[in-house]
Amino acid sequence: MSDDEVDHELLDLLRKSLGIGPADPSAPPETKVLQNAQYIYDNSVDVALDMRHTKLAAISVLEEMQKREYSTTAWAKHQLHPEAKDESTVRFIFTVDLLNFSFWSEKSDDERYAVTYRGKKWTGYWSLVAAIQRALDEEIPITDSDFWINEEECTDEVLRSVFRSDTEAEIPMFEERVKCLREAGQILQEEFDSSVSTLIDDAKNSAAGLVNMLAERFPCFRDEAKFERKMVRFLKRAQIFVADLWAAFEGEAYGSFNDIDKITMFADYRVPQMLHSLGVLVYCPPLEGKLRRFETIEPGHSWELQIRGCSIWAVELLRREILKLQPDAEVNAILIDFFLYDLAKEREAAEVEAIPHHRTRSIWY
Ligand SMILES: Nc1nc2c(c(CN[C@H]3C=C[C@H](O)[C@@H]3O)cn2[C@@H]2O[C@H](COP(=O)(O)O)[C@@H](O)[C@H]2O)c(=O)[nH]1
Repeated sequence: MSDDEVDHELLDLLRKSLGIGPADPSAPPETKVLQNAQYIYDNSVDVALDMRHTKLAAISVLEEMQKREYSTTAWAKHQLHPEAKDESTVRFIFTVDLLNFSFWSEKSDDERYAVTYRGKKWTGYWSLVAAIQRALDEEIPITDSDFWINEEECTDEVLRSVFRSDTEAEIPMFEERVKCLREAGQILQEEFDSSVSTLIDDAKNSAAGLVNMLAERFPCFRDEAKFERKMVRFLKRAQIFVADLWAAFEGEAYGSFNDIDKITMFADYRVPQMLHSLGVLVYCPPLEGKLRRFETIEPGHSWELQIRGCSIWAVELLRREILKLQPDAEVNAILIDFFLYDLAKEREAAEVEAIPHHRTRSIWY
């Protein structure tokens, strides 16, 4: 059997094990994330959704999104996001979403990992974006994938400097982040001419196709787990990469996808917290107690998977309720998700009371 035949054989086995089914080249690509989320919701006993609060939330979310004229343009308006509509932003987004995970800290706000940039101290997701912007200002080609595999230039010391903190705490999972960069740089060089835009072109304007390609070719994007004996896919960073491209390029050029509405909510640790604040997501008392005691939940634990899967399904139900209120609303799971994340951060900054988000340490989100 030739290498190519072996690859197809392996890919078919992988597809069958993921329940994606044989590759029918004519069928449009599907990620199975939403289907898997519904399976998790249907089989969850520790996390539930409250339909009354979902209907109420639909009214308030729609009203606030319309008031803010919330759209893809909000993405580039964030102070630290790049505004250029060119390949440098494609590389920027890929770099960010390769590393867009696990910023939460057991330390106090003053001691946690932080990056000061443009006169402001950034934490969480924004600390990552600030670190990358700072590196680019310092002429370090941190968004160039060939740099990631150049062991002479891109040493661990250089990367420690890129992600240096304004506090004693270093960025969480530093070693895992270095591994993601090196692995992705290798795969991009071997399979995509060291070019993220080649990777995007290969997906032929399919959002689901691009998500599936990332999951198949890059182990560090393969965000899946076993729930009740079934493999389920969340693909959070693969999906948010596609969504960030779509938003940054406002649905044009590198952000032009013919099936963008197949992208679901991104199963992270911040939006479930917001869904709980809205009364949409409900936790059983033992789980709620664990969260309120700031105890960690192991990756792959049923509680973690129920929180992630039910959150994806909750945003889908929220989306449906919003469209019942206003059938022509320019709203999809991506924009609802982005809005809920930004709202959660605004409420956190305003010290509005909220249940602590769940604490799972992993590279998936
Ligand atoms: N579901 C969802 N998860 C998101 C984001 C973002 C930022 N997206 C920007 C782009 C457009 C939006 O308007 C945002 O401005 C980060 N995260 C995740 O949250 C966690 C970080 O939380 P904290 O430590 O509090 O910053 C971590 O898992 C990270 O991967 C999002 O949008 N949706």
